[in-house]
Amino acid sequence: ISTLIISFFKQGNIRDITDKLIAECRMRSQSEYKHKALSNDDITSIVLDIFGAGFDTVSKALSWSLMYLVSNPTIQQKIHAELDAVVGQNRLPKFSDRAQLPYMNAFILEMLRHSSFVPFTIPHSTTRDTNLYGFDIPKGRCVFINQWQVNHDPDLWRDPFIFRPERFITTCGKIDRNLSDKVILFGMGQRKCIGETIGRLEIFLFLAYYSRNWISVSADVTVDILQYTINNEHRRCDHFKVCARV
Ligand code: HEM
Repeated sequence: ISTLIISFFKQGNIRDITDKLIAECRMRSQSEYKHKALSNDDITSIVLDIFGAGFDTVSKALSWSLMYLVSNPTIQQKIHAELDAVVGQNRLPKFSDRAQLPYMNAFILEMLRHSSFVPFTIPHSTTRDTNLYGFDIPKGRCVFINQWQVNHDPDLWRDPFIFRPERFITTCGKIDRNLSDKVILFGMGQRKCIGETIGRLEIFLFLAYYSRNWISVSADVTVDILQYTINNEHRRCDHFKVCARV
């Protein structure tokens, strides 16, 4: 992989994060910051980390989204109606449409909350004795957030096991920021996900493009979130069909 990554690099043609890292390190290795330059092996590890952390999560989010679309035809219709009104059929959706598509945003928030497909954050370790809300935690103790519990806490959410995007929409038709901030799926604090913004953007763009053009259909699918697999994938949908909308 290292050889491939380095051989694809062409000076002056920065196409992605791999090229940018290599270019930056080559520049540094010839400057006074030589000691801070990453080796080719470091670059390979970083790129693999980003691919690993960014690929599986986003593809799982899209897979869960399709599952919720296919199992909730009324919700799917509302997404189509909103897209037709805001984007129409004469152009493709853009990132800047996001603010005008509250129902689509609510659907994504509810998909993240209800599926909670990253149930726990990466385990971390306390660097000193500390106290959290009255609980003593000694130095060196493994700590992580149970995101699934937060996202299904009956004190925070009414009917937490029901999939209802409308819960995030205020009476004025806007996203309820107070409630949407309570959805935890990217971790919290200093080590929270560095790819949250791009991850949310990818999910939005995929769903907007997809839903503008396609309808997902299936016979009799219901999502039972207690039927997770160990990888937090939904159960297999055997009769998934996609039909063009026009
Ligand atoms: C829906 C999509 C995603 C979800 C739900 C998600 C979730 C998470 C979670 C829960 C963590 C652990 C945070 C912690 O330990 O406190 C994490 C870490 C991380 N994520 Fe994401 N992620 C997503 C997309 C991405 C993308 C697209 C990238 C890269 C482009 C990415 C890169 C990373 C990296 C590098 C870390 C480790 C950060 C560190 O240890 O400091 N993630 N992510």
